[in-house]
Amino acid sequence: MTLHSVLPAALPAHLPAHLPPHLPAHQSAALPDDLTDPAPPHPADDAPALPVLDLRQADDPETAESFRTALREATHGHGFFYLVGHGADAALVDRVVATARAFFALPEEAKLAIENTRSPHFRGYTRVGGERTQGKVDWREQIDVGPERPVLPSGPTQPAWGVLQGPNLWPEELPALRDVVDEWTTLMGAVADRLLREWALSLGQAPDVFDPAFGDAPAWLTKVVRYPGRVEGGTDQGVGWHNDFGVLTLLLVEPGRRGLQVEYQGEALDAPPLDGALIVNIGEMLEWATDGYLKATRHRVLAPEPGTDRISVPYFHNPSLDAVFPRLTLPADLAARAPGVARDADDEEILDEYGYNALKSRVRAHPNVVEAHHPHLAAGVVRA
Ligand SMILES: O=C(O)CCC(=O)C(=O)O
Ligand SMILES: [Fe+2]
Repeated sequence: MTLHSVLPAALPAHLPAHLPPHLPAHQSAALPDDLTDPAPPHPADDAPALPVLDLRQADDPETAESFRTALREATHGHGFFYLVGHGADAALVDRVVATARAFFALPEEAKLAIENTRSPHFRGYTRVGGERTQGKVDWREQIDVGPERPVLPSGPTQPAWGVLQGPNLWPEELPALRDVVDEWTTLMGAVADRLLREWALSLGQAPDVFDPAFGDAPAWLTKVVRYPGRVEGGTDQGVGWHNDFGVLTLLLVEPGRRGLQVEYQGEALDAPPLDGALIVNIGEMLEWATDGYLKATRHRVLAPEPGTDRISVPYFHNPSLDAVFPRLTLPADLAARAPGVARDADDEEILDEYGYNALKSRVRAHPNVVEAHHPHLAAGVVRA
């Protein structure tokens, strides 16, 4: 069992009216006999470029099997999809976005009082310009929140990833932020657990095959992010091309705010927010588990137009820091379509022990925290 075991019973009342009651045929296609990948769908001009899945179909015995096939194919093909029917209602989404905006509107001193340079655990506020992807500055500010567990002892016999565990930093001026992030995180954890069971079944595994990797100490991460508008002559990198380093990501994007792009067959596909939908993508641990059958797809966010901004809240569903993620034995027809594990977006190896995989990404992204607290990691993370 993981910490998140209960899905909310209520279904959202705010689903977009234009979504079809059933998945389009291409999303529930059975595996072709000759084991080659099906031709990618050619969406109509106004159709989303990524598949749209409805989690309620997993509850209905009539549609559960086709839901699982669609889930597996979406994340073998694109590695990204839209998810509706997830149970987060519109009022909660509005509250998350409004509270995020209230946080970023606090005076600079209030935000800097919880700057991540005050946390050896990579928690707290990152100012604009404080983060890097592929060595270049990202044009975004954010607060990073993770599970609150006791600080681990450090020392030569302790694994280096122990530094990721510790308390969060919350703004005193806005207690509502903690409440809404907690509520959102609990809900997203339950949705992610549910999806992982469906993935496991779709890959010919027992539904609980991933549970031991999460145990009773999953190292989830919730980020509340604001991308300010571009400035004249400035970067257009909201966040640069990267893979997510965990298991899977559930992303809430403020309605109407574009900018996310997803790499697909060598091109950058736009992935604008879809009303009522979360954007889901898999992380490097699922690519590892499936020998590349499921893909941790590269993505980036372009900085918004000058004078505008964009809020997003990615929830990263991650196993416990000491988990060595399982390498699944896939059914032969799927194994035949598994190309092997790629290198990450910085051309480094993906590591199977989750804590090291997470630490290497955190160290690359937050050189200011490394300089302040972990100078010995500046040359890179060495696995014990
Ligand atoms: O803000 C977004 O839309 C995506 C952010 C993202 O990819 C990340 O933080 O890993
Ligand atoms: Fe990401």
